[in-house]
Amino acid sequence: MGVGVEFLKGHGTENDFVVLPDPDGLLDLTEERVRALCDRQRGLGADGVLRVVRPDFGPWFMDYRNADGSIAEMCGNGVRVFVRYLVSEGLIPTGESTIGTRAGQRHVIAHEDGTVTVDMGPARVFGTSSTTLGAASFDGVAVDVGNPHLACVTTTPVATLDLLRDTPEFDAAVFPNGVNVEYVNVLGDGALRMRVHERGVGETRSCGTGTVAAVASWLHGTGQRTGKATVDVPGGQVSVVIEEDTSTLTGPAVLLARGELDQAWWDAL
Ligand SMILES: N[C@H](CCC[C@H](N)C(=O)O)C(=O)O
Repeated sequence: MGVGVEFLKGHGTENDFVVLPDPDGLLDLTEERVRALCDRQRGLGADGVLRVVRPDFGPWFMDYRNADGSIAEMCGNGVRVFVRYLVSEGLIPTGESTIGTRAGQRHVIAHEDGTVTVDMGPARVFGTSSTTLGAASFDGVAVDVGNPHLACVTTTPVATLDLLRDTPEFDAAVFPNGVNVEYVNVLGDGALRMRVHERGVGETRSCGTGTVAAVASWLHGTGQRTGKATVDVPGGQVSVVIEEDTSTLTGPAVLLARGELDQAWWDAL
């Protein structure tokens, strides 16, 4: 590459990210630079940024940032793109490996077909709560997937929700650090449809941790502790398995471009 800042663009079920290789941790990734990178007019456009860091000890680390510049503990779709990048660079092998996140280390499997399976850790149901969206209200299940979720199973067809006009209201006593809100329809046994309003982003076409929360909420409502489901999101489909002490997410990961940010543009931020 030249003298600019190297980047890649990728997505997991159309939840899209700017990937910033930064093995030695030299990039000063400020909130303003994250917001500029994610801006779909003045920047590259993305739901978030994945900075790729090689710690002194431990596996490659995913420094995830939301489009508003905020930091989140975990990003399920982001991990799949992060793994796809590391495999494409020969930094981890196809097959099984481990990566680091703010929510802890995660075991991953990079499959030959381009999909990635991520051990997402436990999907911990920690209560119930409700949310309003415009004039409508929804009851949901609070789920910790490393980051906070309110997953609302509803008979209201999720396609009818206006997530551009309306922003979900939530109980700050239950979610003091904000929350990702999922709206979930049950299509059949083991088949869900979901839309999501993400903390720090807004509506996205998919949310990996959100699909885990959606399946956990569905199982909670049917009195089951374990199970599996496919989840249709606007950006595609993923598969989720909820076990007693962990959960797994499997889905596609695409790297579509590689380039260089103009150094003067970067320095001016
Ligand atoms: N907005 C989320 C982080 C990104 C999660 C999502 N993109 C995923 O794939 O899990 C939060 O603030 O907790």
